[in-house]
Formats: sequence, structure tokens, C-alpha cells
Amino acid sequence: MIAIEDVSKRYADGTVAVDRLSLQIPNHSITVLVGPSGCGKTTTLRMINRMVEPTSGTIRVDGEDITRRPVNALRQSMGYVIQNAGLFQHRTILDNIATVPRLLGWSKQRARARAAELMERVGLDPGMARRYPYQLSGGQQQRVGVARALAADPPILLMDEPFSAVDPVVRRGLQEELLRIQGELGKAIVFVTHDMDEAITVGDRVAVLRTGGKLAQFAAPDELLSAPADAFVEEFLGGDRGIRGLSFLSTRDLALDRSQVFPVGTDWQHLAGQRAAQAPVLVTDADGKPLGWADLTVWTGEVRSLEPYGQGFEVGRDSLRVALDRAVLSPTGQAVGVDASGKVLGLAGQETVAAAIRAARQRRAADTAQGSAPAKAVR
Ligand SMILES: Nc1ncnc2c1ncn2[C@@H]1O[C@H](COP(=O)(O)OP(=O)(O)OP(=O)(O)O)[C@@H](O)[C@H]1O
Repeated sequence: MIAIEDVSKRYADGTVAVDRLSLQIPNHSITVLVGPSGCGKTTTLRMINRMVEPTSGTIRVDGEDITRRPVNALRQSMGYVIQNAGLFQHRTILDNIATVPRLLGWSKQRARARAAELMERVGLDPGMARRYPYQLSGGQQQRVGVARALAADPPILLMDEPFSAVDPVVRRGLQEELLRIQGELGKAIVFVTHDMDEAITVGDRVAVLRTGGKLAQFAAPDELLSAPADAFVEEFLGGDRGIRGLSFLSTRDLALDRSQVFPVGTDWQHLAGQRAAQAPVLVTDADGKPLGWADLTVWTGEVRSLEPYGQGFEVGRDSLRVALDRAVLSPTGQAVGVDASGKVLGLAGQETVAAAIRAARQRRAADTAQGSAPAKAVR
């Protein structure tokens, strides 16, 4: 646990970068510092590894005042990742990653073996080990930066805008990779970004700072979206926060409708005669996977043309935001719910999703009243 207690930083020119900040940063979780440019995020992060000394206040790690520890030992217990990765250009990828173990006196062989293991962990092709940083894409370089920070297995990882310099698609991949690695390693991660969407995606807890280094709100992402503390936080969250909040609600309990789902080989003529309501039906293949929508009112003896069903959502894995999006995009207004193997479990119309949103909100309000853990984004 990192405890920031009433910490302020005034630079020599009089700029107050951080103003009486107090934050409890728990182990095994990602805490995000977010806020507009110049609000003191980087200053706060650098006070944790003593690259910047506070003017007043105390920072403790596991109860111990960090000024009592030798600064080298302190920094070795904290991996540090920065924008553009900050790699050593004249060293190979493998040697970049092995830097800290080598500084700690590991043999070259052991340090390189560890570096190779980390390349795999962060999703880098082992064939890149002997390349130099300039021979890698920006996203690959960021992965090397993360691997290098993890090399000596520090309990704490400090990340300063680590993914800001890459395009949105690569960035999304890096965020997912970080969440996967964190699921395996369970570090105390402090992550700085100026992008609220990124904060909400990666953070277990998000500290919103306002200019002048004052804490505006410190909360779980779903709580930020549903109950911003004031107008500043609300504006910083941006539009459609109601829709974005649906990312935290699971599709697990959606009441799926199977009455409009039929496999190929169904007696369509018989079915068309039976059905009072002539809503389109979803046709599946022999394995139960979706093929498309059929309109039985234009039945001609066999179902010849199917309207594409677009994309389904994975029940229990995707969020209600995804389900609602699929329903809105669906030509019939029905989202197709599938299992992990792609087989159709049933359909959810926009009204069904809306009912699930109301039920999930009620459940969450009850959970919050009982003090349960905050929700993590589903997908
Ligand atoms: N060495 C310094 N001397 C004087 N002022 C500084 C120094 N470093 C930062 N500042 C000022 O302190 C304030 C906070 O800076 P900081 O870099 O912590 O903000 P930030 O939130 O990380 O910003 P950004 O998102 O733009 O990186 C800014 O007004 C900045 O100009």
C-alpha cells in the first residue's frame, strides 16, 4: 500500500504543482491519476520514486516513510514506464529488458533468460530479441518498456502516460495487455493519463485532479460515471457518461428470447402458417451458430435470402453497452446473444436490454449499500 499523506509540491519558481494531496493506493490494483494538462499528475508520480521531493507531507510504502529508505533501493522496488518507452537506443531489446537485473548483479545469462521470459509475457515475438529499438513499432517499443519495468519483479509499477504516443487501436491492445498482465502479477500500479476513457478502462480506482494539484474525486470508474462529485469532474468525463457506464454491467442475467431462433431445415411453410406475429426469425446452422435473419412473410418455399445479423455479443462476457450497441445496429432491433463457441443462446431486443439496465442498477445500488467491491469494466 502506498499512502500519500497531505503532500504538497511547490517548485522553486513558486508554482504549486500539488496541493495537500492525500491518497491511499492499495496493492494488487491499478490506481489512475487523471486530469487536465499541468494538474500535477507527473509530479505526484515522481514524488513516489523520489525523482521529485515533496515540499511538505509524507509518502509511505507499506507503512514506511520513503525518505527513510536509500533512494536506489526504493527505485529498484518500483518499475517505471514513460511515454515513448525511453529505451536505450544502442542496446538490443533483450539487453534493454535485462538492464535492471544486470544492475542488481545478476549474471548476463540469468538476466537474459529473465528478459526472454518477459518478452513472452508482454506479447513480443522472441525473434525481436536481437533487434534495436528503432527497428520496432511504437507499440512494440512500449511493450519493451513495460517488460523492462517488470524485469526485477518490483511490487510497484509507476506508469506515466505509457500509451499516449501510439494510435488508438494499438493503444487499446496495450491496455488489454496491461490488464491481462496485472491479472497474472497483481502489482500496485500507479498509472498517469490525461485521457478519461483510458482511466476508466484500466483503473480499479481513479483519482481526478484539477489544475493546481487538488484532488477533485477518488472513486471506482463506475462510481465516477454514475455520480461525478462536481461540475468539473462531470465536464472532464465528457458526454454520454450514462451509456459509458453500461460497460460495467454484465449481460449474464439478460432474459434472452429463443422463440424467434430456428435451425436450417425447419419446415418454413408450416412455421409461417403457425406464426401470428410475422417478426423476422434468426436462422442458425446445424451447430446452432447464427446465419442471418429471414422474413417469413416473403416465404417462397425455402429461405433463400438471409439478411446479415451483423455482430453478436457474448453472453456473460460482453457488457450491456455492447448488447445495446448490437441491438441498435441490428436490422431487426434484436441483438444476437452467443456463447463462447459462437452458438446462439437467444435474442435481446432494446427493451430487454433496457429492463436489464434497470435491474442491474437496482442490484448495484443494493450492493453499494452493503459496501461491496466496486465494479470493474466488463468489456
Ligand atoms: N521543474 C519544474 N519547475 C517549475 N514548475 C514545474 C516543474 N515541473 C513541473 N512544473 C509545473 O508544475 C505543474 C504540474 O506539472 P506536472 O508535469 O506534474 O503536470 P501534469 O499533470 O503531469 O501535466 P501533463 O499532463 O501536461 O504532463 C505545471 O504547472 C508545470 O508547469
